[in-house]
Amino acid sequence: MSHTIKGLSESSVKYDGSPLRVAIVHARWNTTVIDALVAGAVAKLKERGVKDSNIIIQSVPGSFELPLACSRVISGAHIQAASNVTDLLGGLSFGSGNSRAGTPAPAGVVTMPNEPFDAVIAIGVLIKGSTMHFEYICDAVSHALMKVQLDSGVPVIFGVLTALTDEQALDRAGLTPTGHNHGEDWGLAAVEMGSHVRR
Ligand SMILES: O=c1[nH]c(NC[C@H](O)[C@H](O)[C@H](O)CO)c([N+](=O)[O-])c(=O)[nH]1
Repeated sequence: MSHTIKGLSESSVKYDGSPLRVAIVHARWNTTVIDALVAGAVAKLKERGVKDSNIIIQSVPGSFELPLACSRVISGAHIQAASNVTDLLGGLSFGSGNSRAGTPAPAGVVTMPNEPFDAVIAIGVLIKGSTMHFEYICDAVSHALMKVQLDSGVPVIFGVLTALTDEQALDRAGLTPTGHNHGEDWGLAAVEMGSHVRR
């Protein structure tokens, strides 16, 4: 039986997420997988004590939009969001930036305060097609998310699956019998890294 050596080894330190404020920015491509990954990340954030009100979730069309959305979340752009994380799980459009801070939120949506985030989890699912589109997006997004992280000093957890097949994506969202939900690893990474750099 093949014995895998791959996988995340949890830290011996049990980081306390209770003071942390975490944003999850997710794409809306391949949402069967996206939804499982987001749920896995939220479950681990809450397991580590991050409050519902400090988990802000918003969505963008595709993975290519993740870097800009993460940058704007970190820079303090207003996010139009529902009142709690349950409503947010449906994903909400990105709010206006500071330049339009006075824009009234649509009925039933509140604008979240500009409080800083301790970590951002960027979640996307890219699945190889028959063209080179996949390669270009994967390369651009991975480099851009790293740049957002290093430029801002705020941890941006890389939650973008770059799958060659549907099965690989399903497996990494824990949607197959032997799969593991990588969203859980990303939630744990956000609490650990967010704790390290807390203001
Ligand atoms: O998140 C994804 N976006 C995808 N494309 C959209 C892209 O991220 C942008 O939203 C689009 O190019 C507009 O900028 C994907 N594919 O094309 O296959 C994909 O698999 N996953």
